[in-house]
Amino acid sequence: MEATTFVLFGATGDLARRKIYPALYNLFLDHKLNHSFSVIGLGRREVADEAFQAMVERSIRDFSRREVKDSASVRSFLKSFRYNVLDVGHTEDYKKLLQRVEQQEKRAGGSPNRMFYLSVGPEFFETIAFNIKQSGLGNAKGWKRLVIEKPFGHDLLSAQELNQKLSEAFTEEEIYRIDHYLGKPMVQELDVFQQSNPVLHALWNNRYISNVQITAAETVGVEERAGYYDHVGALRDMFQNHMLQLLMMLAIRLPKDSSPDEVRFKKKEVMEALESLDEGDVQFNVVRGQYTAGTIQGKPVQGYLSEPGIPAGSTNDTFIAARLQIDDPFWKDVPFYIRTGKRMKEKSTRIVIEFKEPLKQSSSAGENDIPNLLVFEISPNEGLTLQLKARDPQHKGKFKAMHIDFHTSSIEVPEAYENLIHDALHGDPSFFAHWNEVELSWKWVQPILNAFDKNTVPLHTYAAGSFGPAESDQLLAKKGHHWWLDTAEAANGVEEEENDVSLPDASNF
Ligand SMILES: NC(=O)C1=CN([C@@H]2O[C@H](COP(=O)(O)OP(=O)(O)OC[C@H]3O[C@@H](n4cnc5c(N)ncnc54)[C@H](OP(=O)(O)O)[C@@H]3O)[C@@H](O)[C@H]2O)C=CC1
Ligand SMILES: O=C1O[C@H](COP(=O)(O)O)[C@@H](O)[C@H](O)[C@H]1O
Repeated sequence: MEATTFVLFGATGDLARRKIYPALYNLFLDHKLNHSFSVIGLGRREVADEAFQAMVERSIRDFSRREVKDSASVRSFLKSFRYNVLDVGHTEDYKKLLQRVEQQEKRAGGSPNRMFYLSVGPEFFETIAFNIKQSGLGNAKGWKRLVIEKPFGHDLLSAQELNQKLSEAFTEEEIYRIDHYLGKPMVQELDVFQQSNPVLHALWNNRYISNVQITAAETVGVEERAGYYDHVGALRDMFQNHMLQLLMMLAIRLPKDSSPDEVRFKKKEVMEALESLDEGDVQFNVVRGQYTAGTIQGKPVQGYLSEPGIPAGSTNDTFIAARLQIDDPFWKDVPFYIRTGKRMKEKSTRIVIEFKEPLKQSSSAGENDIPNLLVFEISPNEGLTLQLKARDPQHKGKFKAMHIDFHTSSIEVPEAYENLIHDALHGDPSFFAHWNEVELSWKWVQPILNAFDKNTVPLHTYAAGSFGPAESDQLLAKKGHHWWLDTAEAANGVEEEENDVSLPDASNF
């Protein structure tokens, strides 16, 4: 990587402290940052360079996945950090910033590059992009890139307007839209599993797959984000971006060693093939929910309407489940079920692929209760499980689930932001959301937003600590399907005594 100045808007904020500094620190430890890499943190508060470095140090001590032990390497890491006051609306602050960046670049020599990372509220994105251009900060000797956080728009129209404004200062190739789910290591493996493994490759279609289930369940509630969350809900906060990205990553069929352009092209094709919903059909394909009081991990928790900052009678969605269909030769007639919600029974993001029963017509009653599943555990644990239906030698005529498992330990796994910052620094956009995908996602979601606004879709309640409203189970039951792995028994197979075949490492798979 060439000399780069990492210009961080929102350097004193929550995301920078919890995610960005720890990610940079781990990249530094892994020798993935050039010795001429430097950071200029920005915010309205007056902060001296030393105080800023102390803040970064606290952040890595509190949030790095690796224990921070070696003080010499911490000092060496912190040397690259400087701070400048900047209010996004003050044009003179950008001029001062330009001077500071140029000083830094002079020290680094060569043709330095500039990466502008916007870790600030989305209301500032346009103003910052405009001022970067106006001030001359956009005239880097090397490359320039813009990394932006979600949310990208509030609906289709606002996303299109935002994109138009950003494109006046940066080309599409220079814009890196973060979707942190794309940085999760298991998500980055999905295409590789499918491309490089002849077994999976052969099975990856509607001949063998019955349905796909994508779940992102959270145990947390709205926390301190009522002001933000009550305006977005689960549909905008998780579904339009993270969940549809997971669907794209699972459904794309890529040739081996595809270029970033091919990846993006194929993802766009998936979104284009997604059958659109008419506003009137939303109620038959989408379940919206809101949590009421309940118990999570033995502790009582309050309902959404009692959370601080939530207006009385809010109809905001804290849970969404939907059935989607991809109309292409590989996925036609394979339902993709997606659900995501707050205050659910467990924290878990996973994709479950249920295979068809080849001998269904000759099955005896009850036999079908043990499905053949492939499960991608994405977070918080990383792993892969193949559940196979096998004969139970102890109970003649019965079947049991046999599991082939692979799991990694979280300390070995790079955090999503490490992967994404590394890729942005190296100019690899494969795991960033291209505008085409973002626009097509909003287009797909827009009829649901309209239906919610008009209240034509019932708002179902679900008790905190459950897996969402009963209507979400009915959504699958209509087609004879069932959410798998909702209970410990299901996760362990139908029988308690399962056969586990644990694999020592992924290369054996
Ligand atoms: N926190 C998270 O986990 C996640 C956040 N995001 C997104 O990341 C972005 C940042 O979120 P987060 O860190 O939580 O937000 P915070 O509110 O914690 O931080 C906001 C940052 O913006 C700066 N800021 C605010 N107003 C101005 C201004 N007028 N001029 C210059 N700087 C300003 C603040 O510094 P100062 O007060 O010194 O000006 C602060 O550093 C948002 O877009 C959010 O949606 C996305 C995913 C997860
Ligand atoms: O983007 C968001 O993601 C988090 C969930 O992320 P995860 O990596 O913990 O699965 C969610 O809590 C938050 O509401 C949303 O804005």
